[in-house]
Amino acid sequence: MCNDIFKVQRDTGRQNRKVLTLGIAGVGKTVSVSKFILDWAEGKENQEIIFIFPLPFRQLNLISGNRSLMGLINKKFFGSDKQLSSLPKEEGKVMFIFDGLDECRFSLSFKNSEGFTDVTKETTVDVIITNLIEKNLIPSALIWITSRPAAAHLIPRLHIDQVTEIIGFNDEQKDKYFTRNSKPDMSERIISHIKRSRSLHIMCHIPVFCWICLSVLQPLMTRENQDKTPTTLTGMYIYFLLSQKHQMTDKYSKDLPQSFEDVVVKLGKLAFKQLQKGNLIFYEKDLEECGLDVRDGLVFSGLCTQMFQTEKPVSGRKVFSFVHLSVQEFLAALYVLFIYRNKKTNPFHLTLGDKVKRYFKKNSLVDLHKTAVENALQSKNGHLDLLLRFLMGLSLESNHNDLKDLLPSLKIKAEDMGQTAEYIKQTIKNEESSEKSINLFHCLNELNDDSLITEIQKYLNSDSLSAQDLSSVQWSALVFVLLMSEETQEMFEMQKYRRSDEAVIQLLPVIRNTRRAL
Ligand SMILES: Nc1ncnc2c1ncn2[C@@H]1O[C@H](COP(=O)(O)OP(=O)(O)OP(=O)(O)O)[C@@H](O)[C@H]1O
Repeated sequence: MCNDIFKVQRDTGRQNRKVLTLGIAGVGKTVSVSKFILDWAEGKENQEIIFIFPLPFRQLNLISGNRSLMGLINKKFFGSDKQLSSLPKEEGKVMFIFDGLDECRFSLSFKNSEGFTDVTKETTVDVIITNLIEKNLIPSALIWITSRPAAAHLIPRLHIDQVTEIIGFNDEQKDKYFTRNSKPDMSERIISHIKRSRSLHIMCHIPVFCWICLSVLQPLMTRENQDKTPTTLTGMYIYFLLSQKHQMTDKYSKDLPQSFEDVVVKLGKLAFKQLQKGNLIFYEKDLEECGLDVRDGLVFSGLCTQMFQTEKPVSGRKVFSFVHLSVQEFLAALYVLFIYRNKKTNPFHLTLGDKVKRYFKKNSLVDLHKTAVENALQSKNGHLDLLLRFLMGLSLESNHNDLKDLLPSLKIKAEDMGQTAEYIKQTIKNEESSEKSINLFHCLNELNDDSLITEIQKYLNSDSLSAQDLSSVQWSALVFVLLMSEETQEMFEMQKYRRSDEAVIQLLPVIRNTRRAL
């Protein structure tokens, strides 16, 4: 429970002062922060705290020029008639919550931090934040930072008392989500549909993905013919976009300022360009560069939401982001395919280094896939992994009809995916990182190529796994199979598979992903 992370621990008598909470995109970090504040404000929890100041990085990014800590607090939280002149000095009475470290667009320099201690003296925002975290400014304050894992390294561990992680919904909570948010007979149908597709069911531990499933499946389940109900990740996102298209056409039936396809391609360009730079939030100028007019209602109807509500603005600058990172990744993949098909260009070539470019001079689909794989493997934090999976799914012939509904002018051509699948298998053989290999297995899954998986499953079914010497590809396949297994998610008994030090190392991703490891 997030409500307990700053309480005195009964067994040790210790109390955390600075906590870093990690969690992947959409898993519920911001919701947890809001719930913590709500419970406190309603007098239910953590009543020893007198002030909680939520300062999301998304808003801190917008502050330019110098401020004092008191000036910042007064401007953001108090009216001009009621200014705070000082803060309580006793331990644990003041709390700062910095949500979304991964969105921080200024540098946090802990090494050069100069020991800034004056709460009324003006300085830059990064100096205020680093000195709060280092406890030079208000040493008695509680500090809670949330972040996606990729940005966790921005704060040295010596400044953190405890690291916690939000792991999302368990199976019961997934069911509860659908039961709460739809009518009883509908929720049962949705739940049983999702359970039939393992990868969808696993993805549903991310609350925001449950929301996408609900918005796609609810209307589809009311139709008589449910043959076309999506069962793959890519299928779910195609239908998510199609449902946006239908809503838009209903809303702007007569005077559609531009076609849905136009908007999707422009949003795709924005998604792709910014994803490559690792940006998840954008400003007006970023949108304009891709030909998007910020006053155009089309842009905001679901896909790209205006995130920064200016109730009490720190600055009036508008900030935009996709409703979820996975939507950005899907649109980016759609853009890559569209540009390749219609403009005969490989969008990755624009950013690839010359060395890699030389290898991929031809302009065939398999070359597009190869460059996408190369790019994804080169990324340290895996920011192109999902794009790659979507690109594989979108290239499949079985998705062509739905894609035509989405982008009518997209040039479609049936092509053999065998070469791509072979290339991916070869790449898995040489890949050292287990995360990257697992993603490549997901790509094979999207391509409906399960040869490596079938091979490892044969060993598992015949109980001869412990007698085999596994190659690196087979280890990766085993990890993938175990990660996709529902049973393993709840409890993982390693000795069932292997008892060795090597197994502990190889199977670490599975151990990390289970609720109980024996
Ligand atoms: N416990 C929950 N119950 C129901 N829905 C939830 C829950 N947690 C999250 N959600 C849904 O998921 C969405 C994303 O959650 P949230 O913004 O908290 O994620 P996040 O971890 O902060 O993601 P990001 O890293 O992308 O900012 C919410 O808007 C909400 O719709």
